[in-house]
Amino acid sequence: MAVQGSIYEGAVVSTENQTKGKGQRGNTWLSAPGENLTFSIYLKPKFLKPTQQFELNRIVSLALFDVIKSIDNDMKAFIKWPNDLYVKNLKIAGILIENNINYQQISQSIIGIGLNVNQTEKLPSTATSLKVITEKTFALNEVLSSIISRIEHYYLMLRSNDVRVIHQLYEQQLYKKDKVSFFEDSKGKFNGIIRGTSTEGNLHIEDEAEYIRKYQFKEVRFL
Ligand SMILES: O=C(O)CCCC[C@@H]1SC[C@@H]2NC(=O)N[C@@H]21
Repeated sequence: MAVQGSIYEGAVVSTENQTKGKGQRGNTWLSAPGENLTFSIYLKPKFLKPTQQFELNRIVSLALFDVIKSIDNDMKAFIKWPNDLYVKNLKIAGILIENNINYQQISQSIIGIGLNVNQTEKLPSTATSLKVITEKTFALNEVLSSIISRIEHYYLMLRSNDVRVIHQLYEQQLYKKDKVSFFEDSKGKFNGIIRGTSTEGNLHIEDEAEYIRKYQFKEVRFL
């Protein structure tokens, strides 16, 4: 999606009541009115090539991870490749990034984020919220500004080409890394161990034959 007209880099659009939320893989994103964060950030990361698109997923995941951990350092939070934040085995946040590519540069990026904050009822069985975990209620605007300031922090690192550090931090927080898990790809179900991600953001899973399978977004899913 291309943004027309004048909009400044770093602009944030947030709503307390999102009625037609879009999720990954064509899903909808449902959020209880007034209880959660649903917002988008507009960036112009022209310093990134199309092959570097996943750097944006990395920095936004890290920013959300940091904010969740800053609320309670004992929380078992993880970054689930490619676009989710989990606490234990439940999803707490999702990221949807839409980029516009021009002349081999990412000219515009809209980073959509949904974070479950104060919702305690009618959450899907696979989801959780900050309030469910901590039994505390949060001021949405405070959580929002913490996230934005962490995204800014990592975005500036990315702009200074500090990608090695970003990759290391990302790999450290990867959900189920080095643990046997169950997956499904186009050929069927299999056991494997996540070993990490490539620079382009492909997921590397070691299968039972000790072969490293490499997947792009949507080519594999956790079972
Ligand atoms: O996990 C997912 O499926 C991604 C969810 C992304 C939801 C956010 S909420 C703000 C922005 N606007 C949308 O319609 N979707 C994203």
